[in-house]
Amino acid sequence: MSPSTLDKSFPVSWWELHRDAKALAWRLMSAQPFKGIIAITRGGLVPAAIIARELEVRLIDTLCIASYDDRSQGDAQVLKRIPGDGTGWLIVDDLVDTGSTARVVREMLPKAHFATIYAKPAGRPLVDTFVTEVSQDTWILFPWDTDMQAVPPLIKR
Ligand SMILES: O=P(O)(O)OC[C@H]1O[C@H](OP(=O)(O)OP(=O)(O)O)[C@H](O)[C@@H]1O
Ligand SMILES: Nc1nc2[nH]cnc2c(=O)[nH]1
Ligand SMILES: [Mg+2]
Repeated sequence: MSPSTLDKSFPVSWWELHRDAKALAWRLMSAQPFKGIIAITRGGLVPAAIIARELEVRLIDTLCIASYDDRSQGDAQVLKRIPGDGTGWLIVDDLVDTGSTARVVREMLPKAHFATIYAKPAGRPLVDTFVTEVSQDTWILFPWDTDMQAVPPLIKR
């Protein structure tokens, strides 16, 4: 979806992110045990830290992939890989949108359990566990990308 058609936004505060990541940890309890967590950088880093704390996982690695420049999607660039097929590992990302990042990850680590906090419909079938579905025409705003700012009142004088 092109950036201009992403007309809705779904802002997530630090508190909401923490709550939703803990909800994901609850859902993952039945898929345990995991050898460790692989965080998909960079968006998966904070969710992975929260889930690692809840599930008492201390072995954490990263799979480094970049595909978006602001809201414009490019080809997924794999900057750092993980050896093996992912058996016994939990992969954590913040969200799936089109699913193209998840597709690359799944190809590299087909045996891992893939979890995200948020999922849009196009990417949803690629994820094993997620918490909240968000519509395809919505841009999710994470707390690490946003700041509080003043807004004008509804009635202007
Ligand atoms: O399902 P897709 O359409 O592939 O989109 C989802 C991916 O996009 C974002 O990463 P991004 O490439 O923006 O890098 P970042 O994690 O460093 O922000 C997000 O963290 C997911 O990894
Ligand atoms: N922050 C953010 N990054 C994304 N990458 C792909 N989709 C999204 C989204 O909705 N929000
Ligand atoms: Mg990412």
